[in-house]
Amino acid sequence: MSTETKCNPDLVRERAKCTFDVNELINLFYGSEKATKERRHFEDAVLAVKELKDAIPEEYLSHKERYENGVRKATILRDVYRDYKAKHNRDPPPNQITKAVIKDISPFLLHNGMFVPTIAGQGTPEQQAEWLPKAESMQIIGTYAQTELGHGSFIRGLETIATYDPKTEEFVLNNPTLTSFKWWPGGLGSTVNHCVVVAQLYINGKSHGIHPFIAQIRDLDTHKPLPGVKVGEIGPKMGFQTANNGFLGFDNFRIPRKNMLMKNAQVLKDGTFVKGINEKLTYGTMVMVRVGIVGDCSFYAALAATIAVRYSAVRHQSHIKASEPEAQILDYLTQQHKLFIAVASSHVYRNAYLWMEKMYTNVMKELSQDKQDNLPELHATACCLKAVCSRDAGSLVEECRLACGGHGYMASSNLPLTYGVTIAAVTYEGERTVLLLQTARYLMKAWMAALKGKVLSPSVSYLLNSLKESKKPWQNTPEGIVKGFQHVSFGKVKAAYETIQKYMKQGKDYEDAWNLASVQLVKASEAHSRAILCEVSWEAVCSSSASPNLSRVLQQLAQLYLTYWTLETSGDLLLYSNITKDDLIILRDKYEELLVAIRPNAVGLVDGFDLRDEILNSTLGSYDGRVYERLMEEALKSPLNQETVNSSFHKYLKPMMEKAKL
Ligand SMILES: CC/C=C\C/C=C\C/C=C\C/C=C\C/C=C\C/C=C/C(=O)SCCNC(=O)CCNC(=O)[C@H](O)C(C)(C)COP(=O)(O)OP(=O)(O)OC[C@H]1O[C@@H](n2cnc3c(N)ncnc32)[C@H](O)[C@@H]1OP(=O)(O)O
Ligand SMILES: Cc1cc2nc3c(=O)[nH]c(=O)nc-3n(C[C@H](O)[C@H](O)[C@H](O)COP(=O)(O)OP(=O)(O)OC[C@H]3O[C@@H](n4cnc5c(N)ncnc54)[C@H](O)[C@@H]3O)c2cc1C
Repeated sequence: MSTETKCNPDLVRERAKCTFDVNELINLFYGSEKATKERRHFEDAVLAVKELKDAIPEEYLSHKERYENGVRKATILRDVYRDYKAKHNRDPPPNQITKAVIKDISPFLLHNGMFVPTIAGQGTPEQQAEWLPKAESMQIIGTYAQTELGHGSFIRGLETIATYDPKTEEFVLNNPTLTSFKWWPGGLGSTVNHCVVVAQLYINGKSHGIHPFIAQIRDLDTHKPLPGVKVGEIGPKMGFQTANNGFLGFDNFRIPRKNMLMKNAQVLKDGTFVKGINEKLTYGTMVMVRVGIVGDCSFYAALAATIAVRYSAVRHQSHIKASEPEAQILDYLTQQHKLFIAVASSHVYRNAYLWMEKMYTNVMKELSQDKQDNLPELHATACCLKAVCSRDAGSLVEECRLACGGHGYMASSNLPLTYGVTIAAVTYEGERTVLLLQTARYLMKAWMAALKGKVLSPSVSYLLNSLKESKKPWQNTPEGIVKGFQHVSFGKVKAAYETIQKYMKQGKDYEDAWNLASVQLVKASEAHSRAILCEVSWEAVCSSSASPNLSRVLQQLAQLYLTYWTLETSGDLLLYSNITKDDLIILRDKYEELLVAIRPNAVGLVDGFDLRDEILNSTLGSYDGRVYERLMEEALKSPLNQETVNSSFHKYLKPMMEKAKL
């Protein structure tokens, strides 16, 4: 980090006000002092590589140049990872330094994030032994090719076909229609030579559902598409410009039998199909990534909050009191209302991610012992938390951007790109509504079990408690609010269930009744997610090992989250809990008190995310607060400022002006 001496004086004053030890917060957020040291050490190593620095901002490059620069940097970054591993005999610590290097999304994201994990998770030990060493060492580069032009959400409807030919012991891959073309996979456009292709398996004319296959699609030497492969890039998007998303179609393309990932289902040489213990295990990589996305949401909320809070401490505009100098915009309560929820939410998502990661690890361990009982809970929880955290994080990033006024609209603030990247997570890895409806299926089953007095899984056991406690008075405490959100979820689950029953009594079948109740079902899932986020995050701060000074501030943040959402969803609470109008007025006042209490620590709290200037990549958010200098320095990098008079003056403007004189 930069030294205090060069800092903007407002930021120096802000840091002096901080009531807790920022380093303690950093160590707590990232796990330990050792984890912080190792992460920073690795980040230093990456940033020391001169070739990773960009000569001009990415925005001035063409689509093609941006991609090529992305690949160039991704390969150098990969070397740094390899060298670290060789030297330390372990992978680098979790870090976000890719953001400092690639800025947008790495063309290798899908290789590391889904191709390798799918081989590890869906391959037999022999298949892992064949492909993992090559993939991990980047001798082959791959992606996860599932979505098609015609189908993304409903994957049982995928149209890519893998027909088994027992004579040659091969699968024949085909994309018979335009809508069957793979569309979206990252890296597919021009980067990868392999992919996991998810396709409908046919044996002797019989369909056996979707399965993952490994296909080599480009020649390893020439990188030309192999015969029978049509592949390309899908073009510019809202973000993800360097992710190199692509399309792919096969025409009678043959792969050996051993290329079907067979940890779950298998196809024997003679074409016998052997079912796996649970066909949904084929969807395993998606579950893992959904868990990871909750962690990503914490990062993006932290990044946007750091930029907007630091900028708001530096920016002065208007007066609170006419007799006083222009105020720091951070002193306006409305600004605090916009920003502090992003700071608080980042902590909430982080705690939810750690909680989900534990659940994921436990279920994976159980699955390795053929125990599947907790898989439905994992799937349902990963679906709804991914859906709710990504949508909220997108909104928070946008709010932070708007809170920076005009300068937030500048690409150099890094807030527009951050929004484009964050909001993509609402769609990828399962569209929000579709995932919330998956959770709703689980909630309906849980509700039916609750009605029968059965024991429920931990994440939904509150449904039983709420059934018993519905008469208890509201309590204006964090624990009381958590219970309140559980009551809302309980009320919405019950109402959605009763709506389905109502339609069925009117003669509708279950599917139509489900569709007619689906707005309520989605809202029930959202309420369930909010109840989990509130409970998990409050428990995490209460059980944290933080010092009293830090603990006080972390509790304020967690309470801010609880109170913010109580006020945002007061209608639901009035409908489904015993909260009163007077309680809401008390909580409104409490919320405003929390904003005021957090205000002196705002800069310390975002410093506690420990995001380097290179990761923030923002004229508005750097540690030293040289906002105006940086805005001007970045503007001067515009190619239009490299010449005093642009040729368009002579070509178009002057002739127009002269014509106008005639
Ligand atoms: C610990 C982790 C740590 C770190 C993680 C590391 C990295 C992550 C971080 C970074 C991310 C890397 C890359 C991301 C960036 C961009 C890449 C984007 C990639 C993609 O988008 S890939 C494509 C993703 N596509 C989807 O998500 C498709 C969504 N659709 C579906 O998943 C299914 O179609 C759907 C909606 C679940 C329905 O499936 P289906 O029709 O087959 O089922 P039903 O609705 O009939 O339900 C039947 C039954 O099955 C249960 N079930 C469904 N899915 C699962 C599952 N995954 N696991 C377990 N069970 C499942 C369902 O609940 C039903 O049960 P029931 O009958 O009710 O008992
Ligand atoms: C940036 C980005 C990167 C991606 N990377 C990859 C990748 O690497 N590999 C890959 O395979 N895919 C990738 N995808 C694809 C992504 O997984 C899909 O776009 C996503 O799963 C949504 O599917 P869809 O596009 O078919 O949306 P649709 O399902 O067509 O959604 C459109 C609308 O229909 C609604 N809808 C659909 N079904 C239902 C239903 N059953 N009930 C109620 N409403 C419904 C949705 O709620 C939504 O409002 C990526 C997408 C993006 C945006």
